[in-house]
Amino acid sequence: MTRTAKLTIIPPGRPLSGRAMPPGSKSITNRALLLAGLAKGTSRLTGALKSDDTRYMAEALRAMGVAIDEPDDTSFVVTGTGRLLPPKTPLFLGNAGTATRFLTAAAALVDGIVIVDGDEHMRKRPIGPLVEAMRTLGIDVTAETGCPPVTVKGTGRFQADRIRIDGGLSSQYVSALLMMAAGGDRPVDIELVGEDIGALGYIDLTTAAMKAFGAKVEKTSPVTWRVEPTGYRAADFVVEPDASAATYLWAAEVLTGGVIDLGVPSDTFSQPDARAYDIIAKFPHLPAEIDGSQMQDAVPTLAVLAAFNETPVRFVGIANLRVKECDRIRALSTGLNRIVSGLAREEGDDLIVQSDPALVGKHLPAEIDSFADHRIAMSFALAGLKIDGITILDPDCVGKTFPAYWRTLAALGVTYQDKD
Ligand SMILES: O=C(O)C1=C[C@@H](OP(=O)(O)O)[C@@H](O)[C@H](O)C1
Ligand SMILES: C=C(OP(=O)(O)O)C(=O)O
Repeated sequence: MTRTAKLTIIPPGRPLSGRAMPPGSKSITNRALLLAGLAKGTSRLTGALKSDDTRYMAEALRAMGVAIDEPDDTSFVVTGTGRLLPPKTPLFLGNAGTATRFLTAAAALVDGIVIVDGDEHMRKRPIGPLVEAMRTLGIDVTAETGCPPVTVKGTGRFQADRIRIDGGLSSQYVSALLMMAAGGDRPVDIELVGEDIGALGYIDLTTAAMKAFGAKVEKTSPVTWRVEPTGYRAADFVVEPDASAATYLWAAEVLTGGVIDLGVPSDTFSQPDARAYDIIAKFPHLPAEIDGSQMQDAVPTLAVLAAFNETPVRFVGIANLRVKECDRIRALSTGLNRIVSGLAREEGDDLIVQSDPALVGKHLPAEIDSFADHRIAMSFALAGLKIDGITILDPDCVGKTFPAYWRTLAALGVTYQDKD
């Protein structure tokens, strides 16, 4: 399929109202797929996300002997044997951080060699701390550049019972080790070290999913978890809607003064990004400082919204946005300054959005580079709801987590001009 080169958003000029459902959660779908794949028996996942990131996870599991049927657009029926097999070729995981980190650790449970690889963006995303932590358990794992590709020579056995991991760059390392540990041969303690970990809420998502698939994991201190070697049990599992995807719809609602029914109350999400709801609800009086550390994927949404706020907003606690799908701090400052020079600036790893409510209704032609990053494309589309002339480059990159994004906005009344 050919990719659309550009999409120009026509400001709707009226409130966006109606029903618009976010898709299933990427984070939860990829956890559930892996855990179901590690379990013996058949698991049914419903409400799941079908997108690039979950397709990479499902394909990788299939390559390791897991049977996965897809009876409809939101379900996976996963049948595992309780053991992943060595794949015949390297696992290619695109730019899916969850799939890459989770499968790197899970590869230690395979009896044989697994090579975990991704696209040119993933090959720049650090995985060294995870590799080092796995080595302390005696696992034979190498990543020459500190980024994928990673080679794991697994046995399913560990030679130690304690891992110390710095989750400062990515909480996914910790989640990956937790999920791996239940498939090992002894109880393992996993302890966080170093600076503050981003988005502790993702660890809670991990332990909740592990428990749903029969694992025994207990928090033994504020920074330590003990995981018993129970393996996983097949389960029927309902995936909740994606909170990060919901942030675009919440922001579209406040920006245009509409009423969008997401079909799910904001306080029922278990994902960290749902915290953004209360902040978005304050628009156009967003706080002067927003700490993005516990809702990182919502920062692009909040930063574009901040451009229309009544007063400037400083985003702090967002250093690891520099190692996401792209350097998101740079992508946000670049895109905002493309709209109006001086609209944003970087100070170290903080992002300051200058804010200008007078942007509304202006004609400011700007081509926004998505940097192949779904969240940059989706958040700058919000600017296009209020400013005439916003063009998103590589709009198809939304397929990573929200393939129906443009259609979802269209169903609310947004129109586009394709400019191939
Ligand atoms: O565990 C998860 O599902 C995720 C954790 C976060 O990444 P990091 O832990 O790399 O910050 C988040 O940005 C990502 O989209 C999903
Ligand atoms: C950071 C993200 O994804 P991942 O790390 O899973 O690639 C994201 O979806 O915003």
